[in-house]
Amino acid sequence: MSAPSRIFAPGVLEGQVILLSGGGSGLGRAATLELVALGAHVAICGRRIEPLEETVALAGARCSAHVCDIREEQQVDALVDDVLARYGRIDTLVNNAGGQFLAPAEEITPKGFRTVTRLNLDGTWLMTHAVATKAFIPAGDDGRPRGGKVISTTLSPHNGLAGMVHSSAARAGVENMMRELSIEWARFGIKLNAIAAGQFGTDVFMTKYPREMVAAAAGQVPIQRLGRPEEFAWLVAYLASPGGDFFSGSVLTIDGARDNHAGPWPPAVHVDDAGDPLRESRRG
Ligand SMILES: CCCCCCCCC/C=C/C(=O)SCCNC(=O)CCNC(=O)[C@H](O)C(C)(C)COP(=O)(O)OP(=O)(O)OC[C@H]1O[C@@H](n2cnc3c(N)ncnc32)[C@H](O)[C@@H]1OP(=O)(O)O
Ligand SMILES: NC(=O)C1=CN([C@@H]2O[C@H](COP(=O)(O)OP(=O)(O)OC[C@H]3O[C@@H](n4cnc5c(N)ncnc54)[C@H](OP(=O)(O)O)[C@@H]3O)[C@@H](O)[C@H]2O)C=CC1
Repeated sequence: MSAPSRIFAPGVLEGQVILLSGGGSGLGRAATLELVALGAHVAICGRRIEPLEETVALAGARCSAHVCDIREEQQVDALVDDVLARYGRIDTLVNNAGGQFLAPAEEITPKGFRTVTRLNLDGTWLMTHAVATKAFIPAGDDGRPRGGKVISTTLSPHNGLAGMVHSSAARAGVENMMRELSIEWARFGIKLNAIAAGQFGTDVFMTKYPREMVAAAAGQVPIQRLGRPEEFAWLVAYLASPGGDFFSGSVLTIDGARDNHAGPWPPAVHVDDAGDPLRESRRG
C-alpha cells in the first residue's frame, strides 16, 4: 500500500481514474504511488509485465498492470478499451513512457531516429488520440463531452540536448502537440500540458548512459543536484488535482534551472581573484 502523501490532502484524487504509461519504473512508478496514495485508481502500462507487477505490489489494489507497446496502434486501442471496461471512465492520461539512446547525430541511422520518434512522438499521439476519442469526447450522463486531462513528459533543456537529436526533436513535437490540442479540444473540456523534466536520478538514468556523463550531470544543473522522482510525482498529482484545472497548453519545466544555464553560477571564467562574480564598475 502506498505511503501517505507528504504534500497533498489524502483523497484529493478520490474517484479519479488515471492511465499512466511507463508505470513500471522510475518517474512513472513514483507518480503512480503518489496518485494512488491520493485516492486515484491508476492503470499502468509498459512493454514488460514484471516491472509493472512490482509497481502494483507496492501500490495495492487501486493499481492495475497492462502490457502495451504505445507505438502499436492496435495495442493502444485494446489497452484503452480494457481500462474503460474495467473502470468505466478515464479522467487523466499521463504520457510518461519514453526514452532514447545517446549517440552523435551523424551516427544515428534512419531506423534509430525512427525508433525514438515513434516512441516519444507517435506513441504519445496514439495514446492521446485513443483516450480522447474513446473516453474524453464521448458524452457523459449530462449529454456533454466528459472532458479530461493529458499530462505528457518531455525533456529539458529545450535548446537541444547534445547527443539526443531524435529525442530533442520528438519532445519539442510533443510540447507543440499539447499546445495545439489545448486549443482544438478545449471545446470538449480536455486540458493538455507537458512536464519538461530535467535530469532525475532514476535507476535507468543512472545506469543507461556513460558513467562519466552521469557523474557530471548534477554539476550541470544550476541548483547543483539531480531531481528526485517524488518531485516529478508531486507535479503530476498537482496537475491531476483541481489545483491544475486552469492549466492547459502549458509546458511546466522542472529542472533546477538547467534550461537557463548549464553549470553553477558564476562559472570559472566569470569570477575575480576572490572568486566573486565579475561586475561592471560604475561610471564617474
Ligand atoms: C549532462 C548530462 C547528460 C547525461 C545523459 C543525458 C541526459 C538524459 C535526459 C533524459 C533521460 C532519460 O530519458 S532517462 C530514461 C531513459 N529510458 C529509456 O530510454 C527507456 C526506453 N528506451 C528504450 O527502450 C531504448 O533505449 C530505445 C532504443 C529507445 C527503444 O528500444 P527498442 O528495443 O525499441 O529498440 P532497439 O531494437 O534497441 O533499437 C532500434 C534501433 O535503434 C538504434 N539504436 C538503439 N540503441 C542504439 C545505440 N545505443 N546507439 C546507436 N543506435 C542505437 C539502432 O538503429 C537500432 O536498430 P539495430 O541497429 O537494427 O539494432
Ligand atoms: N530520468 C530523467 O532524467 C529524465 C527522464 N525523462 C523522461 O521521463 C520518462 C520516464 O523516465 P525514467 O523513469 O527516468 O525512465 P525509465 O526508463 O525508467 O522509464 C521509461 C518507462 O517507459 C516504458 N516504455 C518504454 N518504451 C515503451 C513503449 N514502447 N511502450 C510502453 N512503455 C514503454 C518503460 O517500460 P518497458 O521498458 O517495460 O516498456 C519504462 O517503464 C521518459 O519519457 C524519459 O525519457 C525526461 C527527462 C529526463
